[in-house]
Amino acid sequence: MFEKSTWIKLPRNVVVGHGVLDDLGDVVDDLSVVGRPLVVTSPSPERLVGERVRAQLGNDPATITVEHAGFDAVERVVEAAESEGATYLVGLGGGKPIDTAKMAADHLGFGFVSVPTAASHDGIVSGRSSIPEGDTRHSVAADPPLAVVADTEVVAAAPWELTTAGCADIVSNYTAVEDWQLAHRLQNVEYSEYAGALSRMTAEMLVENAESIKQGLEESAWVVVKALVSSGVAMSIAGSSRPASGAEHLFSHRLDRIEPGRALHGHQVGVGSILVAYLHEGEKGMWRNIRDALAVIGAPTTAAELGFDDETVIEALTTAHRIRDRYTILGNGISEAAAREAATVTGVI
Ligand SMILES: NC(=O)C1=CN([C@@H]2O[C@H](COP(=O)(O)OP(=O)(O)OC[C@H]3O[C@@H](n4cnc5c(N)ncnc54)[C@H](OP(=O)(O)O)[C@@H]3O)[C@@H](O)[C@H]2O)C=CC1
Ligand SMILES: O=C(CO)COP(=O)(O)O
Ligand SMILES: [Zn+2]
Repeated sequence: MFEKSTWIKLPRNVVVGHGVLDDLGDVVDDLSVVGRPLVVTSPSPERLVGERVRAQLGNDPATITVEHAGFDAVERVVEAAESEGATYLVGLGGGKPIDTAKMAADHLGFGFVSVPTAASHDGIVSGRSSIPEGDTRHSVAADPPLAVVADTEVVAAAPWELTTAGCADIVSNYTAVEDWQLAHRLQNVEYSEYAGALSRMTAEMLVENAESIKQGLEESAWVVVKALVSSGVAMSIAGSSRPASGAEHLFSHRLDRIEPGRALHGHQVGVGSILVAYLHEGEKGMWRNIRDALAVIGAPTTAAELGFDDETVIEALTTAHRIRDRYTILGNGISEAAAREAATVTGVI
C-alpha cells in the first residue's frame, strides 16, 4: 500500500513591486488575521520604514527591535508578544528580524507576515528559520509567512551589497543541489526532483541575467526578490533547506562562528560555492561559471574581498562538516592539503 504523504506549506499572498508597502494593510485584511500586531524589526529598517509599516496596521501595533540573531532573541519576542497581547507578528527587515519573527510566531502558534527591506537571502519566504547557537547553526522548521510584501523601491534603496548577497545566495543553489543529489546517491537521503529542478533553474536564470542586475535599477531588485521567492518555495516543497543549502552553507556557517558579522551570509556562501564546485568536479567544472557570475554581479569571489585571511578560509573549509549532520561533498572532512588546493586553484586565496 502507498502510504507516503507530503505537506507543502506556502505563503498565501506574495506581493512584490514598487510602493507595495502601502498595500500592507490590504494584504493583512485579505489574510483575515485579527487582533494586535507585533512588529519585529532591527535598527535600520525601523528607522527607514517602521512608522510607514505601523501606519498600515490597525490595532495599535507594538514593536520590538532585534539587534542579534539567536534563541535568546526569539525568547524575547515571544515574551513581548505575550506581554503586549499581540496576536500576529510582522517581520520587518533583513534575515535577522525575519527569521526571529518566523520562529517566534511558530512557537506562539501565530501567523506571521514577512516584510523584507533587503533582498539579502532566500529566508524571506521560506519555511525555515536559521538560528545560530554556540558553535552550530540550527535550521529549524517553522511555518512560512502567511504573506510576503516586498517593496522594490525600499529594497532597491538598501545598500547594494545586500542585493549582491541575495544574488550569491541564489547562485549557490547550484552546489546545494549537487550536494543534495550526492547525499541521495550515497546516503539514500530523500530527494525531490521538483524542488531540485526549481532550485537549479532559479540559479540558472539569475546567472543568465547577471549582466542586467545593476545597482540603482529597481528592476534588478524585482528580479532578485522573485528569485529569492522561488528558492524559498523550493525549500518549502522539499520540507528542508537542502535545495538551497549544501557544503557552501556549512562553510559560511563556520565562518560565522570564527568571525561573526565580518561578511554577509550571501557573500560567504557565494565564495563557498566556488570552492565546493571545484571539490565536486575539479578543474574543468562549474566553478568558473559560478565565479564569473558572482564577479559580474559584483559579489566577492576571494577571501580578501570577503575580508577574511587565507588561513581562516582553510580552517572553515576543513571544519565545516562539523556544523551539522548533513552529508555533502565534504563527507567526514577534507584534508588541509585538499582545501588549500581548491582555494588556490580557484583563486579564492
Ligand atoms: N531562513 C533561511 O532560510 C535563511 C536565514 N538566514 C538568516 O538571515 C540572517 C542574515 O540575513 P541578513 O539580511 O544579511 O541580516 P540582517 O537582518 O542582519 O541584515 C543585514 C544588514 O542590513 C541592514 N539592513 C536591512 N535592511 C536595510 C535597508 N533597507 N537599508 C539599510 N540597511 C538595511 C541591517 O541593519 P540593522 O542591523 O542596523 O538593522 C543589517 O546591518 C542570518 O542570521 C541568517 O541566519 C540567511 C539565509 C537563509
Ligand atoms: O541559507 C539558507 C538557504 O539559502 C538556509 O540554509 P541553512 O539551513 O543552512 O540555514
Ligand atoms: Zn543561504
